This record gives sequence, C-alpha cells and structure tokens, in this order.
Amino acid sequence: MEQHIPQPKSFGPLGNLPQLDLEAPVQSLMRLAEELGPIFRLELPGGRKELYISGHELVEDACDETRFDKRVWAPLQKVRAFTGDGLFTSATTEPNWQRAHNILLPSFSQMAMRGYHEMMVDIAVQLIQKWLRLNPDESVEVAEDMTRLTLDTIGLCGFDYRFNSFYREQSHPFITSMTRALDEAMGQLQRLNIQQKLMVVTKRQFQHDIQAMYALVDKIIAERKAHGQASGNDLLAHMLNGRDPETGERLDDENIRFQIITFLIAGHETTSGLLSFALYYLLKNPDKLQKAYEEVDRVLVDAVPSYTQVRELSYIRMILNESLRLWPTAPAFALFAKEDTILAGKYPMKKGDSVNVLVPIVHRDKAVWGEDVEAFRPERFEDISKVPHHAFKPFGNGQRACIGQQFAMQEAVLVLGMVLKHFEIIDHTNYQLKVKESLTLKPDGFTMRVHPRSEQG
Ligand code: HEM
Ligand SMILES: CC(C)c1ccc2c(c1)CC[C@H]1[C@](C)(C(=O)N[C@@H](Cc3c[nH]c4ccccc34)C(=O)O)CCC[C@]21C
Repeated sequence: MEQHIPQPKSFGPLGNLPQLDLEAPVQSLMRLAEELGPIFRLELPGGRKELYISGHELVEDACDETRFDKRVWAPLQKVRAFTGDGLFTSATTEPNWQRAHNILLPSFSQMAMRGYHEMMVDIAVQLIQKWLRLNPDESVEVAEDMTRLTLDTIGLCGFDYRFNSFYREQSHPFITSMTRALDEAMGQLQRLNIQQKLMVVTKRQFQHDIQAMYALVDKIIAERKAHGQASGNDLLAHMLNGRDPETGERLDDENIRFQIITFLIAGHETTSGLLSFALYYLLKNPDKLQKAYEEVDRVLVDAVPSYTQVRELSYIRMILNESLRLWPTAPAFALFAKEDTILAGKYPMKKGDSVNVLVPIVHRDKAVWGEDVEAFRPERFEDISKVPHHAFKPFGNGQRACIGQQFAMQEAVLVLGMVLKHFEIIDHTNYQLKVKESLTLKPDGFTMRVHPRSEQG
C-alpha cells in the first residue's frame, strides 16, 4: 500500500524553498532529514518535486544497479552547459559515457597512480615550502591553500599544465571563469524561469566564461597534438592515444575538452574540502593527531615519500575516510528507476521516478554506525570488511561511482602525510567549524598555525 512520504509545508510557486537557508542548502536538507525521517519530499520552484532518502535500508536498495541508474539531475544538467557529455554529466546510455569510461578506467586505476606520484609530489613540495617560509606569527588559510594544491595537481597530472597557484594571489583566469560559471549554474537551480529569462547580463557572462574555458582547453589539446609531449603519461596523452578496448574507437577532441573541464571541476574542489576537514578534525582530536604523527614518523623516513610509502600510511587513510563520512564533500547524488519497482519493499516507484541520496545523513545512520555517529573515530575504518559499505557512499555508486577515487585518495594521503611529517599543526584560534557550501562543502574561515617539527628519530 502507498506509504506516506512526509513533505514540509509549501509556499506557492517557490515550494519549500522559503524554509531553506539557500546559503547552506545541504545543511538545511540535513536538518529536514533529522525532522522528517529517512525519506521526505521537497517541492521546488515551478512545481518540481524531489524525493530525498537517507536511511541505510532505502539507500542500500536504491544502489541496486539492476533496478536503478545514475540520474543526470538539475544540478548536473546546469553544469552540462560546459561539461557536455563528459563522464560526470552524461547518462549511462549515451555512447560517449561507455567509450570514455572504457578508455579512461586504466588511467585512473590504482596501478596508474604510480605514474602520477612524481607530479603529485612536485605540487605537495610547493605547499610544504610555502608553509616552511611562514613567520611564527603568521597562519595558514587551510581551504585556500588546499584548493591551490589540488587544482595544480589535477592540472599537472591531467594535461601537464601548471596553474602555478602558489605563485598567485588571485586565481588563474581559467579558474575565475570556471568558478563564476559554476556559481551561475548553482544560482540557476534556485530561480524561477521568469527570473532566469530576465537575467540577460548574467546569461551573457555565463556564455563568455564557458567560451573562455573552451579556448584554454582547446589550445592545450591543439598544442599537444601539434608538438606531442615528452612524458606521455598524463590523462591528456591517454585520451588522445586511448582506444575503447570493446570497439577500437577513440574520443573526439570535443569530448576530450569536456573530460578535461570535468576533471578540473570534479577533481579539485572535492579533494581540497576533504583535506581541509581532515586537518580540522585532527586539531580537535589530539589523541588521533598523535597517532597520525607516530605513523608518518615511522613510515616517511626519507626527505620525499615514495609511492610505496604512501600506500603504507593506513591510519592517514582511515582519517580521510572518517572525514568523508562526517563531511562527504560531494553531498548528494541522484538515481532513477529503470522500470516500475518498489523501493525497499515499501515505496512504489514508476519507471523514470527518481530519488536523491543525502550522503551526510546516511553516514550518520545510528542503526549501522552506532550511537557515536558524531564522534571522529578513524578506527571505524580499521577493518574494511566491518564498514557498512551501503551506508558509506562518498564516491557515489556502482559503475557511475567516482572514477577519480583512487586519484583523490592517493593525493590526499600523500599531502596529509607530508604535512604531518613536516609540521606540528596548532589550533591557535580555537576554530569553530562553519561549513561553507558552494559546489561542494568546505570549512569556512579555517586558519591554523604550523610549526616545523624537528627531524624525527
Ligand atoms: C574527495 C574527492 C572526490 C569526491 C568526494 C568525489 C565524489 C564523486 C561522486 C559522489 C561521484 C558520483 C556523482 C553522481 O553519482 O552523480 C563522482 C563522479 C565522478 N568524479 Fe569524483 N570525487 C572526488 C574526486 C574526483 C577526482 C580527483 C576526479 C578526477 C580527477 C573526479 C572525477 C569524477 C568523474 C569523471 C566522475 C563521473 C564518473 C562517471 O560517472 O563515469 N572526482 N565523484
Ligand atoms: C554540480 C554538481 C556537482 C552539484 C553541485 C551542487 C549540488 C549538487 C550537485 C547536488 C545536490 C544539490 C542540492 C543539495 C540539491 O539537492 N539540489 C536539488 C534540489 C534543490 C534545488 N534548489 C535547492 C535549494 C535547497 C535545497 C535543495 C534544492 C536540485 O538542484 O535539483 C542543492 C545544493 C547544491 C547541491 C549540493
């Protein structure tokens, strides 16, 4: 029988929007979920309705790939204006999704990470050098420096391009365009169609920013095709030379452009947020911080970490997983029913109906994580077989899960390990976490002090 699905009271054409804090929509949805329970409906401008699920049984069932597939929903549709049929914004049934997936999977495998290690170290050393030169009374703007690091890392590993963010106060022009375009895409999610039509200047700026992004990326592709490239082991080389093992086909230049912009977006904001949250939790949990220092002092015995040593930093990896549990920097993803079905045996869904997974709440489901869900306890990830993997979805689901997961984790373990090897981190302002919501989640106004640690042992 039809189960009741709670929905907050709605206010005419704007639906439930007036009750939400549009500066922090995810945190609004988290509060709604605590009030309304593991499933609730939200009404949006123009009568659009969205169904949110956050209970582990519902999420587990919705992650059944035989019955549900990734939905390219409104937020992704808006971004598709500049990422086209790139991996992130294409439907599984589009030809370029399967082709790019088949061609790029090896380039993002754990094996491939060995090939990116030197480039990741190149950028990580720049961060360490910058922090070593700070005066004792100066502090670090954590999220800002981590964003410089992750952007430069994906630029170098992706297509041998140096944004040189550590040598700039202002963002690189490409990033200015990308950030403004993303902000506009997000803004469109909350406007009525009539508002959207009237905002002519904004729309023109949006188109200008998209053309600016394409100009830079198309130039990089053209130059690479004209002059080739020494190393030949970055993502661009793999995309230019790769063939779909199933069909022998290659990616065309337009799709390669879309993939590069996709990796820049998906690859830097999310990883920088993860590193920032991890440092925040270590400052607030000195016993875990001590354990982390002990691991890096034991493993990182050389001036520069080797690929193998990074793989040995298991407690650092557990810290990052626990940070992703509490603050998954990609906080929601959407699924649709491939055929008529019953969700978790209770909620009938017609073919095409969709659900949105509210990741921060399923990561706090006490039924699977225990009563201490708000505690920062990396030890939950000690034994991977004991992690409730259907209630831990920071990288999405199934064949549409994050292709960059190994890249992100390899980079984050390397950077967090190097930071803790070189610095004692100090919570000099007793910072209180405020989560800033843009495309993803990150700490707002988070600064800390860093003291060089004397050479250990
Ligand atoms: C902590 C860092 C990251 C997090 C939390 C994260 C999270 C996610 C999530 C949740 C999805 C699924 C989205 C959906 O279902 O609609 C996804 C997809 C994707 N991510 Fe990531 N991501 C991270 C880093 C990266 C990096 C470093 C890259 C590339 C260099 C990347 C590239 C992609 C791509 C291409 C997809 C689409 C995959 C496909 O559908 O074929 N991500 N990511
Ligand atoms: C570009 C990608 C990576 C991206 C970026 C941000 C978000 C997403 C994905 C997907 C989820 C999306 C949110 C959570 C979302 O569910 N939105 C839904 C519903 C919605 C529209 N307005 C809202 C205002 C408040 C609360 C909800 C909505 C939607 O947009 O349909 C809204 C904020 C941006 C966010 C995090």
